[in-house]
Amino acid sequence: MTKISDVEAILLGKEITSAKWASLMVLVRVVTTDGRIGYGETVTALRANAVVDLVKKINKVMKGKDVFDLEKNKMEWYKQDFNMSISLESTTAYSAFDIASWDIIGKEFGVPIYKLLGGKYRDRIKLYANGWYQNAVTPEDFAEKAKEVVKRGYKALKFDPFGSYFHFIDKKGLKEAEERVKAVREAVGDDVDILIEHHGRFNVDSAIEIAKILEKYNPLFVEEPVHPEDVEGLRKYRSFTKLKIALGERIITKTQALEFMKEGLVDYLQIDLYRIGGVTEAKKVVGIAEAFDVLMAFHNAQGPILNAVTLQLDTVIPNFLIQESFYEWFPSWKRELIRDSTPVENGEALVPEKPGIGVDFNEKMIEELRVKEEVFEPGEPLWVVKGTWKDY
Ligand SMILES: O=C(O)C(=O)C[C@H](O)[C@H](O)CO
Ligand SMILES: [Mg+2]
Repeated sequence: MTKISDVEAILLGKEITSAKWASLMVLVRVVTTDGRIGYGETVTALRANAVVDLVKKINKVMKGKDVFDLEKNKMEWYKQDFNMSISLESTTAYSAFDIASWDIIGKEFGVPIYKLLGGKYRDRIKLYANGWYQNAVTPEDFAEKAKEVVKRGYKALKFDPFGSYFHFIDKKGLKEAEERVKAVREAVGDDVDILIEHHGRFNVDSAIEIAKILEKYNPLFVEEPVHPEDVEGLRKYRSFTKLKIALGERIITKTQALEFMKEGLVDYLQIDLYRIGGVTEAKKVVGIAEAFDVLMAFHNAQGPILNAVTLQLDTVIPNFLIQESFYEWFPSWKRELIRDSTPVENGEALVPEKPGIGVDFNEKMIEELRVKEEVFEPGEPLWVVKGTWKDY
């Protein structure tokens, strides 16, 4: 029996100037009494220390349990934690534990977990690039960086053109945003998809004003156009525009996902395995989405373990649209951690084939990168135009 002996959150970090937002990584290592090891990963900036604290509690609850008992273990955490269904920190900590459990289970059978989840539906996984527009300010900056992305072979790229506008956007902000979108559209041409990230920052009136300018640029989707909890606003937005709506990175339960789909408020669902409850819960949400003809576009903005396990699910599911990827814009140490075994080729990824989540983890790097606590401030969020956000 693969009995759990230890669940540990390990903060890895390296001070980086270029992509401070990615300077941290929270690894979760699960070890069984007979020495099997599995890796999960969880949030980086904004909540890392709180999540690390919850992983310590998961360790107490899961000691002695069987790593194969995925449903029973999740229900036990749901019972013990009492707040799992309303706590991002709790679901995030648990998601990493579930992913590490699947890593051990796959290794136990000597197969990558996609073979346990339904096999290959597709060989190549279409990606869209994110993280590429760091430090871009002017429309020319955005256009130049967008051209570099296309030169790498990507056929889709996402960006947030709204600077530091929050809740409201005025005529000046709309003009600046449109100039960036226009510059990118002209730089990449009509055969490359542009995806417009709003980061859930706007009230619905502002979101509708933005939709009016975006329609002519034919984005593949608009992401989180209104505040995540603003369902009334989303209904109003939905009735106003034909733009395809993508959301879900902040959804933490399948019930929340169902509510959006029941009302037809989402076209592309972006749940993240590190928030929804790991592989086990994500696969259930994929099934619900399939019943509503909703396509999946998993959020994937953290590190190499999450990237690898998300690719496992991408290769399996029938209702797949596209996969977010920061992989080529991670700090290089994050790629080295998995010996760069999920390379991007021409804007596509292949599912990693090693047993478990599919990658060969470079354990020697753990001690070199281990940090005591979240020491690096996330700094200015990646998604704002440089210098327009107060870095507290
Ligand atoms: O990748 C996305 O869609 C994001 O919205 C990235 C977020 O900014 C990031 O996950 C915040 O930590
Ligand atoms: Mg987003």
